[in-house]
Parts: sequence; C-alpha cells; structure tokens
Amino acid sequence: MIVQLQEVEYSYNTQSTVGPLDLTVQKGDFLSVVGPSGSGKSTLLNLLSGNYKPTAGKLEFAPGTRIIMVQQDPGLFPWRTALHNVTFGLEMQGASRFDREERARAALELVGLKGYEKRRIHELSGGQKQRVALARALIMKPDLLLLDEPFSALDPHTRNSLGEELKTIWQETGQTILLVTHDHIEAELLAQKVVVLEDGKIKNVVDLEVKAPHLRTRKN
Ligand SMILES: Nc1ncnc2c1ncn2[C@@H]1O[C@H](COP(=O)(O)OP(=O)(O)OP(=O)(O)O)[C@@H](O)[C@H]1O
Repeated sequence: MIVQLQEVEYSYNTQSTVGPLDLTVQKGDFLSVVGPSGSGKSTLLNLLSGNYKPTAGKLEFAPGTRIIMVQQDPGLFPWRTALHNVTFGLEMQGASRFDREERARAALELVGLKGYEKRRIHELSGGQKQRVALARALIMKPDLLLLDEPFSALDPHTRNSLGEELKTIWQETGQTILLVTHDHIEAELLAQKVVVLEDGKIKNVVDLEVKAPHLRTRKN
C-alpha cells in the first residue's frame, strides 16, 4: 500500500464538504480520477500531496512515501536546457554530474525527447515541455506520481500521443501513477482503474484489469 484513505473528508466550510472517500493506491497502480467540475478532483489531489489535512477520517501513507505532482503548467526553468531541467532534482540531492546527466538522458529518451537535450525551453512545443516536466518527475522515481490534467492544454493529437507514451512508460517502469482528468475516454484508455467522482464522492471504481506486463507474474 502506498496511500490509503478511509472515510476521509475535507470540509471547506459548512456548505462544502468533499468525501467521505475510501481509496487505496497500491504500488504499481495506474489510477485515473475522472469527474466533472466541482466533483472534488483538486481536493483529492491536495489531500494526496499533503497540502490539505483531512478534516475527518484517516489518510495513511506508507512510511517514507515520496510524492511528486506534474501540473498543467509544466513550470520549467526557462534559462536551463531540457537536460538541465531534468537534472535539477538530482542536483539538489547531490548526485554527481556524470550520474545525473546520464539518468536525465535516459529519462528524456523515455519520454521521446532523445536529441532534444540541449534545447532551451522556449525552443520546445507545449507537448515537448510537458514531456520534459514528466521526465523531471520520473527521474526522481517517486513512490506516487500525481498528474493534474497535464495534457489538457494540448491539441488532441499531441494529447493522444503523450497519453499513449505515458501508458508505455507505466508498463515499462511500473511507476505508480494517479492521473486526474475530466476526460472519460482518456481515463479509460490509459489507466488500469478509473475512479469516478461526483459531488465530492466516489461514485464508482471501474477496474479495467489491465496490468503492467512486468507485474502480471507477481502476486500483489
Ligand atoms: N476554497 C474553497 N472554498 C469553498 N469551497 C471550495 C473551495 N475549493 C473547492 N470548493 C468546493 O469543493 C468542491 C470540490 O471542488 P474541487 O475544486 O475539488 O473540484 P474539481 O473536480 O477539482 O473541479 P474543477 O474540475 O473545476 O477543478 C466543490 O463543491 C467546490 O465548490
């Protein structure tokens, strides 16, 4: 278990409460959370990222859980190259230059940006910027990667191809992912489990029973 919510509620005020929510994220899961505006997606993300503390119920993380969120705005450093945006977290951790650049090259290759290492951020398209943001998060190998509508500002074609790549990345790395989207089709195409939110509650959890190939043989 990476994170477990048991009857978790978050109350903004007396009128507006999200929950109670019951949800468990297991290692290697690819969950998508889908729901219309106001259904509680951002509130759930804020709870999972530790920004909000539940006002009721129990929210439990496995010890030492590290969580990284990628948002719609990729928030890259414009003065750095693509490669050096990706190395940033490892720099903060004190990894050697050789090690961080080698890992950043591999992460950029994983997101389909081999050959773009030296580009400045303004020399990249919107989709490419999102890929850099994804590589920057993946390189840190978080226990849980939260994706907050990361493709919503992109054109449909770029959106589809990035979505497909995300699925491949999940299958290849087993990275635990929780993707928030308002697009039902995207949610079902990509994830293994779809959590449907409505009026601040989990209306349904659809188990699509797709497992990352490398996890198929494991009993978990
Ligand atoms: N700061 C706030 N103060 C009071 N109520 C809030 C606040 N933020 C959100 N809410 C309420 O909490 C509920 C869930 O909102 P939330 O932002 O989590 O939904 P959402 O699914 O992320 O919506 P969107 O897709 O529009 O971002 C809604 O009823 C909303 O009105």
